[in-house]
Amino acid sequence: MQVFYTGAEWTSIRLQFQSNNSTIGLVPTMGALHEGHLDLVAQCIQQADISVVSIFVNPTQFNNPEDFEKYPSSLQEDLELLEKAGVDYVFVPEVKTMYPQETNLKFDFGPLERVLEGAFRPGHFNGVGIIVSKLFNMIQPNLAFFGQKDLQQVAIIKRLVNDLSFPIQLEIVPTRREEDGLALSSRNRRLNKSDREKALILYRSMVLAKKELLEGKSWLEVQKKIHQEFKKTEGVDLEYFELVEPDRFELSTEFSTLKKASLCVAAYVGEVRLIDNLPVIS
Ligand SMILES: Nc1ncnc2c1ncn2[C@@H]1O[C@H](COP(=O)(O)OP(=O)(O)OP(=O)(O)O)[C@@H](O)[C@H]1O
Ligand SMILES: CC(C)(CO)[C@@H](O)C(=O)[O-]
Ligand code: BAL
Repeated sequence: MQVFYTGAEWTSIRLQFQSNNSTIGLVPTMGALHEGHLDLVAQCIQQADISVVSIFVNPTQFNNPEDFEKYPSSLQEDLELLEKAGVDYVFVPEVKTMYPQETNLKFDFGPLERVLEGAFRPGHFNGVGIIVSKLFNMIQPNLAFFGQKDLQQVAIIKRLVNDLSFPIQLEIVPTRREEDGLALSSRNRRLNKSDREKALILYRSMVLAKKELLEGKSWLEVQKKIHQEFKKTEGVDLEYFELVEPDRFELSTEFSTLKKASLCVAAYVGEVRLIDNLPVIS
């Protein structure tokens, strides 16, 4: 495994295998790696000839400075995990490499970004759009791997690839969960023992809501019940619990009209903001 730090280094590395039509797979991450990331990595190694993982905590996608400062980091362990997994290359750029000067670039993803993460984290998807475009331009992968855990991000990146005609095939990998259902997330490392227990409410509330929707209860009734459950849980603050059509990301008020539907949730558990989603009909 080779670690590289700049686009220029990658350009010269690529020359070695450019002539034999090898396919390049990219897994963009922000580090503090867990088994969920490793699922993306395993799929990348399986599907592409050359695997590249990027580790970069992208400042432009953080709307909350404290969230950025406290974002977990474990580069040495990450590199050991990636080496063991059989990754070929790891890109670990510095901020000045990705942003040699401050950017004023603005993406507008329209209705896709007006709700949920886009509404609660203003500027977040602009930052994601910028960094993912930069990574795509620098690495020029044939395939790129993203997790379903960030469902709205998946819709945004599909749109980005279409709008900018990136010649890249996107592969979406299902969410890896702990045995009790909690979605793996780098931010889980910031949970203390009691908050780790409380965090289960995200998954459990989606499982309950899915069951009730499939039994024929109305969405508004189900949503109200879940809001009440969250209110009863001290130390957990619900930001949203919504039903969406996962391609268009419009909030739904009526379950029975949907052909595809997912539940999406975001909540603060103590100081840590977590998100999750669950397909109801896929
Ligand atoms: N539990 C998971 N299962 C599958 N993929 C995941 C999981 N968690 C994250 N990913 C995916 O890994 C990629 C990198 O995500 P990122 O580095 O932000 O990790 P993260 O665990 O989502 O961190 P956080 O939730 O704290 O933002 C993204 O495409 C993300 O969707
Ligand atoms: C895609 C990504 C690596 C861009 O910084 C990030 O949003 C993430 O980890 O999901
Ligand atoms: N996985 C999403 C990246 C973020 O929370 O900024």
